[in-house]
Amino acid sequence: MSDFDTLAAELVEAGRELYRRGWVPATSGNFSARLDDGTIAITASGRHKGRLTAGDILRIDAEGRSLDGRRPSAETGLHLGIYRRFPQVRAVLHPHSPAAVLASRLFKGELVLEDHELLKALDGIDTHAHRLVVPIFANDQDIPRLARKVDQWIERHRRLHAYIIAGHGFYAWGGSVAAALTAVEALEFMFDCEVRLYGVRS
Ligand SMILES: CSC[C@@H](O)[C@@H](O)C(=O)COP(=O)(O)O
Ligand SMILES: [Zn+2]
Repeated sequence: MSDFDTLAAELVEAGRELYRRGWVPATSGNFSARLDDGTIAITASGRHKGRLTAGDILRIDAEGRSLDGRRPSAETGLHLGIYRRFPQVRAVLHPHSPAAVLASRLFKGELVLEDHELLKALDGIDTHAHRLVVPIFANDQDIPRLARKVDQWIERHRRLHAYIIAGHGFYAWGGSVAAALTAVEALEFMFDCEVRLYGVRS
């Protein structure tokens, strides 16, 4: 199998797993992986992400141009923004998960995750004592404008592990599709804990 075929198969499988967990309902979500040559395998727009086939993954260049004429995810610009900033990132996943959406209803501007052992599931974090700031951006149908906001946040803070889009979902990534899946699972767990804690306290 070529690199592309291998990564396409991993993205298809990721979609099944995320759908099984209830995190990409009703055609929501999008996934991508970067190849060695800098091109990107990404989900086609509008597909049901729990029922993808290899034919639903297409190839784009680093500027987001489709290399086979098909239409990539409407949110391609958000994937490209992460690849541009972080050379070590090889996969970006975007679930529409309940805890991320609920967290964005309860917390404004950012969600701080600290004293969670699962922080260590994220690339580059090796202690529960890490203080992870997950920014929460307002939802926006103008993806280039939203991508600019994310980029400005990275410019200001110099690092970013994930971000939430209010009322929408979140973006997470990693050095492989497997690492990005682990990040999604860990983050959703921590978002869920914070949402429940908020409920207990109020
Ligand atoms: C079901 S609407 C969800 C979309 O608007 C979008 O947010 C999304 O995640 C999927 O868009 P897509 O173009 O299929 O990648
Ligand atoms: Zn989305």
